Amino acid sequence: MTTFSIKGLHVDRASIPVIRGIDLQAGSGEISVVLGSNGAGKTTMLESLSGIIPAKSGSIALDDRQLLKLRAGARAKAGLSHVEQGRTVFSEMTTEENLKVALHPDADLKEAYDLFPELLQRRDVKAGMLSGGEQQMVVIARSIVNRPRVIMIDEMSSGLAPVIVSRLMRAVRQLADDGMAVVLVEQFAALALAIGNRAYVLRRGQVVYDGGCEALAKDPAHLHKLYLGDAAA
Ligand SMILES: Nc1ncnc2c1ncn2[C@@H]1O[C@H](COP(=O)(O)OP(=O)(O)OP(=O)(O)O)[C@@H](O)[C@H]1O
Repeated sequence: MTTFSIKGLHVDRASIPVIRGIDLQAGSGEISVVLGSNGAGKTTMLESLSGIIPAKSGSIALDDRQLLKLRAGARAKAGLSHVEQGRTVFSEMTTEENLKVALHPDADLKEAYDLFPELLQRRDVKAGMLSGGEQQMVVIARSIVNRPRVIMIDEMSSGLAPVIVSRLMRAVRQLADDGMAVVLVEQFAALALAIGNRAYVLRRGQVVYDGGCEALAKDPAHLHKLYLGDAAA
């Protein structure tokens, strides 16, 4: 069992406070869905958790281990994986070469292909020739080859057709069911809430909702108000 636990996280960008005291948790087998309007701070939060940008203060713990002071590489070694926005594949390399880029010598690709069997048929195709959905599959599959304990996924659905988004959501659910702790930043709120366990809504760098996904999914008016904040009052 893994518990990824964030407490009192503060992050500045260009000396401006962007994340202002966030608490968040994800455990093995759980998807913690993070929602919020543009600029709420979702990407900044993930980047500070994986160590791409520094956090100003707070606690980032993987079980009993404190990660705050570790560099990005050490956090990855400790079991954190971050699927960044933008679906970055190596276009001139095949699907399989893309999957092997980060592979440890003792790891194999079985889990990657089990998660997305559709990639098996595309293994020798250059990644630049794949569809947007297939490229997203490659990026997610590449992030699990070294068996992370926590996977953080940023806006995987951006620009994809709803049928592909549903397919990706099923795969993310499978990762959690296989024991990973998942932090899922999403714009497609309804689809994410349908597969998630805990939900967090961020507004201006703070958590304005922390509760079950099911309750929020059943109350779209509440969700709307949480997004808009004072403007909806
Ligand atoms: N490199 C940067 N330098 C300075 N400020 C930044 C930088 N990146 C983001 N910001 C600011 O930080 C705030 C949060 O941005 P962030 O991208 O984390 O939000 P988000 O919730 O992920 O939004 P979106 O859904 O649009 O991606 C915004 O006000 C943004 O302008």
